[in-house]
Amino acid sequence: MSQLPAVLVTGASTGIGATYAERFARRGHDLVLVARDVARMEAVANRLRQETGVTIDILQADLTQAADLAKVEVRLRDDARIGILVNNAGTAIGGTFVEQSTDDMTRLVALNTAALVRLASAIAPRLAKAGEGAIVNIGSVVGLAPEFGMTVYGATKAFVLFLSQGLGLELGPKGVYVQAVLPATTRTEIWEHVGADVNAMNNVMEVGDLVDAALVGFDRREPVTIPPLHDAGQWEALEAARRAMLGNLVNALPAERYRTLA
Ligand SMILES: NC(=O)C1=CN([C@@H]2O[C@H](COP(=O)(O)OP(=O)(O)OC[C@H]3O[C@@H](n4cnc5c(N)ncnc54)[C@H](OP(=O)(O)O)[C@@H]3O)[C@@H](O)[C@H]2O)C=CC1
Ligand SMILES: N[C@@H](C=O)C(=O)O
Repeated sequence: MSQLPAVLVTGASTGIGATYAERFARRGHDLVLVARDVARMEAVANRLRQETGVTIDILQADLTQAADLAKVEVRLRDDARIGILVNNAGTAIGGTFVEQSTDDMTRLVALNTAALVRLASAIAPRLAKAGEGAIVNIGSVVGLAPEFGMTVYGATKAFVLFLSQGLGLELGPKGVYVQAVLPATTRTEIWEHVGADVNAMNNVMEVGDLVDAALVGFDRREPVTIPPLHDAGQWEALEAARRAMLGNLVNALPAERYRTLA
């Protein structure tokens, strides 16, 4: 068993989650892999056990199902070896708002937002009590860009950013690091799920490059890591503008422009 904290990665059967699992295993962390497809997780785990010698457990769960989520929550609450949660599992759906079915949207919101909240809520009290640990939430640049045309998906990712920043403010002083990672287009199977051909797209990041960059941000304890954004000053300017507004957001009287003419 490793002396390093174990890492629970959701969505670890493929894509960004499987790559996080691999990178943390290579750093010597034991792992708990969570997803629906056990055979794929077994394949990831067998390879990593052989190559790195770390201990890897597999937890099958559909994170849109309350009973399955509860299993993962119990593990996060009770297993004191787990010190890092990577809230990565997520999906996207194709089509415009009026084309998407209400049920598909509901499942999307459940997986991309509610599951993250429940899992963070399961582990945060234990980490805060221990005064250490980390929660990594995978958002998306789409959460900053309604113009990209994925309205509900983007809204879930805006939620992930807000959740991460809020948790960072609450848990940071207690010794718990919270990171939001905002990838842009990355070569994974998610694009098949939205009916798009990633090979026909421009500016696609390879998944290994994405996770390696995210881990540079993790090691630096960055609250928000945006691997594809080359000019960090643009993010800093956006944050500075938002913070500058904070002191002006709460007032007893409506702004002059909303006062009715007598
Ligand atoms: N690839 C990209 O371009 C970008 C991705 N992202 C985000 O990165 C994260 C990972 O995506 P990516 O690796 O690309 O996607 P993939 O589709 O390649 O992988 C998604 C992972 O989530 C798991 N998963 C899906 N649905 C469920 C479910 N209901 N319950 C449990 N696990 C589930 C899948 O496993 P299984 O099917 O076995 O359950 C799989 O392991 C997502 O949050 C996504 O929004 C953000 C920006 C860009
Ligand atoms: N995963 C992508 C959308 O499907 C993205 O966030 O860019």
